[in-house]
Amino acid sequence: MERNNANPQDLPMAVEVNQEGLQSNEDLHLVLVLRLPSFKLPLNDILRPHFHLIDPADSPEPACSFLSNHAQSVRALICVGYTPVTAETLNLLPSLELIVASSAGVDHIDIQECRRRGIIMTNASTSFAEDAADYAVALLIDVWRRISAADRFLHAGLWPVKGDYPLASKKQRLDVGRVLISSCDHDFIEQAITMMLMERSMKALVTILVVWLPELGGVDVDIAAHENDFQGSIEGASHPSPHAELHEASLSISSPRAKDMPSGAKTTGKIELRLGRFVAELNPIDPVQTLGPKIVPNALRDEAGLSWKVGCLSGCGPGPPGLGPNNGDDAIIDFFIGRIEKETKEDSEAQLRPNLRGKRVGIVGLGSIGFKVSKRLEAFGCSIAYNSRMEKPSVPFPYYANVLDLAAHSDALVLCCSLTEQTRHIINKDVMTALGKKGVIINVGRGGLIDEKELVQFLLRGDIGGAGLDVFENEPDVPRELFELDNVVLSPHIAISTPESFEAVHQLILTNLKAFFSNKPLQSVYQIE
Ligand SMILES: O=CC(=O)O
Repeated sequence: MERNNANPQDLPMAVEVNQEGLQSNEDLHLVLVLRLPSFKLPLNDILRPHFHLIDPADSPEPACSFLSNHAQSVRALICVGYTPVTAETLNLLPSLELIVASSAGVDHIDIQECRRRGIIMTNASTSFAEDAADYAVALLIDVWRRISAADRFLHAGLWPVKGDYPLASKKQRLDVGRVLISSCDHDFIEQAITMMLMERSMKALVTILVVWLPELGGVDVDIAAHENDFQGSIEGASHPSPHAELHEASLSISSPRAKDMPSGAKTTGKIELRLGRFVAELNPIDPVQTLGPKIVPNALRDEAGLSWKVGCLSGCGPGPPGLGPNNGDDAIIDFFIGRIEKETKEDSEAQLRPNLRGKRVGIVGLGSIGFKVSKRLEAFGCSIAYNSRMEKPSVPFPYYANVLDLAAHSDALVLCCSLTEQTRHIINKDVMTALGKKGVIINVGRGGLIDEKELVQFLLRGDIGGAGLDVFENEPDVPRELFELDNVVLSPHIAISTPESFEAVHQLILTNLKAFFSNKPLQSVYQIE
């Protein structure tokens, strides 16, 4: 390919001023720098002696008009960090032949448009692999051993006040939300539970919502605590309670009326209750007449991300005449206390964190980063398996052709693959379910690899064991619900941010640009599929 120097008359005046004593701009090849204003790397100092850099972010002119006015002859572009390169931008660059990406992932660049235009692309390739692998392992150890949570405990000055961390962490106060589907005497139940908790020296904040299904076709809401927080009106309630005018409940329930419902049938409705800033989502419930107390695992969460444990009891209490068993309030209290004791015990056991030896780690994407992760974790005594587009014959670890099977055979998944149309939301509800309640997810790839909304729900419900996340779907926005969870370690996309990684990628960019303008082979060409 013939590669001409830029036409001097196309060069913008004084966008990047060359250092004194160096060649004048007109003798240097023109290179466009595309970067978000927040990305300021020392890259320019390294490149400026060799190229005439133009950078719209340094110009008062709007980017589009800058590109139309000054970049028509640009043949090479450096894409800094995750700056989007869209088809619209490429349209403004008719002479473009090369994009040099400073990142390893290139999902922010319209790859198909590049292919259509015959534009070559290079990326950071292996420059970041060591640092990204170190960071993935660090996140995994942190989630498993709760290092950041322990650090927060000390930073908050809690050790001398509350005693040793494992016995005095926040989890010692169990926040319990309970939803009763019943006509039982909730005041009595709340008092009884509180007394029994005190007897057992358990600190628990018990909130009881009572949802009474007087005749199963109607839904009534009453409440035993925080009544003043509960405002609005009940939609769809056929039997408003005495406090109905204080309540806000968004109820949608598609259960047939009791008289039309065959015995043993299940309602399919989904109920969402809003209590002040708390939201309870209830799974479909069983009708009163079919069951004794039954827990439906659920989550009640507040805006600050505090996770509540909610049980949904159905079919307890005397119930309306003629309907269902009369289990009595004692049964309910026993049931509650049993659950609370169990959860408290589980929580304090959860303070003793597992080590890494013998754990099964599934690596999603066994490229340069994934492979380095595997080597590091082998040294910790973990057993490794992997999923990637194709099995790698030279690799000794078990290969799983799909992530669901890998998850079912792993204690943790470490995501190291790139984000493509094929890998978007590769970690979905089914994969998280297969990974299980103790399973951990580490992501140093891209946020879009995980269905983030689902992940948040799984974490809030305790349906997976934890997560270590360096990347998010909508950076820099991170779901607030995650902030309070001790089993989640959050990091602002910095796994690769070390001086060593940056130096390596700067040298790679310099080498590639020099090679391009002297018709030599490029390094780290990204294969567009
Ligand atoms: O996330 C880092 C990269 O893709 O370079």
